[in-house]
Amino acid sequence: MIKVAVAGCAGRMGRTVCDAVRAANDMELVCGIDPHRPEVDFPVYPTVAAALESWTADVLVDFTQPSVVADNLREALPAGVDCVVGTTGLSNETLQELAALAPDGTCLFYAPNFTTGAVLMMEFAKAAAPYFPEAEVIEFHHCNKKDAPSGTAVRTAQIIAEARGGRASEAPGKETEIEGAEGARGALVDGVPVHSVRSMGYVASQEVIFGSLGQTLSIRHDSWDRTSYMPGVLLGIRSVGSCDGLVVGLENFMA
Ligand SMILES: NC(=O)C1=CN([C@@H]2O[C@H](COP(=O)(O)OP(=O)(O)OC[C@H]3O[C@@H](n4cnc5c(N)ncnc54)[C@H](OP(=O)(O)O)[C@@H]3O)[C@@H](O)[C@H]2O)C=CC1
Ligand SMILES: O=C(O)C1=N[C@H](C(=O)O)C[C@H](O)C1
Repeated sequence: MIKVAVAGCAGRMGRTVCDAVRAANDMELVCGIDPHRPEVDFPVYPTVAAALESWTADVLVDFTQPSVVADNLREALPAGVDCVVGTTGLSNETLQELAALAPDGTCLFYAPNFTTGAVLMMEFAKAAAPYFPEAEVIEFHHCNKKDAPSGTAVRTAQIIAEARGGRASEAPGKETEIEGAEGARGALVDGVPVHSVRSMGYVASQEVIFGSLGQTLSIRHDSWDRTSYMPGVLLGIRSVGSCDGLVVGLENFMA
């Protein structure tokens, strides 16, 4: 049995992860971590440090907030606990610094998106990028999201920029924004314009639009329910035990 602790267990994702772990016949949910005390029949601690004093966990799953995830990992990784992280907002540099805290044989696995559909959307964007001079990303999320742009949008923009070999977009840019409407052309992430929509009604969606002479190509993914992330989260929990150091992206574990 893989012993799992879930940080952020009272949150939207954390609650769904706890249910998925408990339904998996090769996993045991040992405890949750959250400043809130949800009405659940497993122990919940306010901090990772307090949880690890009381429980031995093989894997810590973190779906918390950009402002707290690094501190949680600073407790778990030096203790040799493999970490499966969905919390977005960490830079590549910070992920590398955190992974360096782990002893040999301990893994820090971060996936900006745990759905197979979003991973494929990024793969398709990578394949298309060299053939189109223009690309823009529009992401749509619920209004309680604490970071913009989304982790998926940042990763998608990085992938497009790498696949283009650093070539800049030919579309008119920030210099065309009229006074008082700065930001109209989006935020530039590695030279790719990214637009963040926040509204009731969405869970998480993203569209990548490529443009070329007389044609556009749109690649869109929609998560309609948080259960869409669970097969990927469980795959991460099952995979980290045999990995070492920093692993970024669910594609590393998809067959
Ligand atoms: N990679 C992926 O596929 C996905 C990633 N995400 C990411 O996961 C993160 C969580 O999203 P979501 O579930 O919607 O957020 P929520 O705000 O619903 O849940 C986060 C929970 O973590 C709690 N929390 C705050 N500080 C700590 C701490 N130090 N230790 C433990 N728990 C803490 C929060 O408490 P409080 O409310 O008091 O702050 C809250 O209960 C976000 O970064 C989001 O972008 C979301 C979906 C999919
Ligand atoms: O906050 C969310 O909800 C999501 N966050 C992740 C991100 O920032 O990309 C993954 C997904 O988009 C849902």
